Amino acid sequence: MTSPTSSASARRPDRSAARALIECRDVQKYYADYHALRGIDLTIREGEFFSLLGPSGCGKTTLLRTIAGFEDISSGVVLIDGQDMAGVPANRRPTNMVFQSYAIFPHLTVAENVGFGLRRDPRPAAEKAAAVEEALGMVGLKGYGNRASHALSGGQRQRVALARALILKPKVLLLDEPMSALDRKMREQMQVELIKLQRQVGITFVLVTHDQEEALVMSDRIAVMFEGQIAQLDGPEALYARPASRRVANFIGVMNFLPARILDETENGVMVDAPGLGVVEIPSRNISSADPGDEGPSIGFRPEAVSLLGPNVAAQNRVTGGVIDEVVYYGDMTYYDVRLDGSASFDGKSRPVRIAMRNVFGREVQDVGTRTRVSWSPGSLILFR
Ligand SMILES: Nc1ncnc2c1ncn2[C@@H]1O[C@H](COP(=O)(O)OP(=O)(O)OP(=O)(O)O)[C@@H](O)[C@H]1O
Repeated sequence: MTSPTSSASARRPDRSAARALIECRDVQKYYADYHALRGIDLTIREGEFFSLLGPSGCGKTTLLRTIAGFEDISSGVVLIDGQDMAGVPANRRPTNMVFQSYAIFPHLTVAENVGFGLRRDPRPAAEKAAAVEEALGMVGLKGYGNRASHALSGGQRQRVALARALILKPKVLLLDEPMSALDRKMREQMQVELIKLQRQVGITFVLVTHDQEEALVMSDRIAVMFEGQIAQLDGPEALYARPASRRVANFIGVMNFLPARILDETENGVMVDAPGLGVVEIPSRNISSADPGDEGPSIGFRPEAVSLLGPNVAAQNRVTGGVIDEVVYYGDMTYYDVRLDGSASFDGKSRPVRIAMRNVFGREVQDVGTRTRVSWSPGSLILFR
């Protein structure tokens, strides 16, 4: 398992100056008295691969459907390409949606499915057939036009659904969990293909997913949603490295948390005391907010931000001793739960921390009960206060 954000930034074009294509301003949505969207403010830029990420029921599909025009909003404004969408029906919006369930017609051929949206297009049949072939080429189904749709695999069906949406050349493609019915291998393959396709066609993609890895892999920016609100809107690296709250940190990957005592404000940040780590200065950029209900401030760090140090390796960073409590071997990685020395210093409760180590040839996996050294850098710690 690689860190899902590794080296992804280099591939991502900078769209911070691109113009706003979708703008939601204080969007509220009630289903009877259920408050499904609670003041959504966001801007999606032209050409962006944007994801709405959150647990089941957080309102991400509702938000996507309000952009598509399948759902009216209770108050607020949705603008697409500068135009207020109030009262504009779905079929008059410059958007097209690809659904989780593919929704292709089994009794039509692949080409008939893809060309379905062109049925009222006045162009001559030969031109429309060429457009169908072009759309099939985009999704890797060149030459599949005459196949029967019912005989396609799940991945192929999803490609047909994509081609059918793309042939209408929408400004925005809305994707509602389009890969959730595929198996893991197929899903990973489709993710890579979708990224390539999006770059090729340059259309703005808005993806709904509850899968944090999928969002990190694919998106330029991600809005993390909880209970009808956006908790954080950022690029994948920023979301992973500097989650705005403990809740976001817990939703995106694994994070260790230790209780912390704030000792002092300094010029560059805050001095804190954390069990097992001792006194450490947290730089201002690594300070996030606690969630309501958190029991006081805490220090968080990712399992790969700390490492086990071999006995003969000189330390570059700060070093703490500890004892290995649990070992989980994954082939490419090993997870160690380590009880840091002094980890029970606050309240007598010992809290093992999880450390992820890449397995390299020639380095043995350590046993439970082994004393070890743990290397960490203050720059990798986040204070939630
Ligand atoms: N038509 C509806 N009538 C009443 N309540 C609805 C309706 N559609 C959605 N809801 C409720 O609104 C909330 C948000 O639903 P939504 O489908 O947007 O969530 P989601 O984040 O997309 O979740 P999931 O991943 O499970 O689809 C849920 O509590 C859901 O039960």
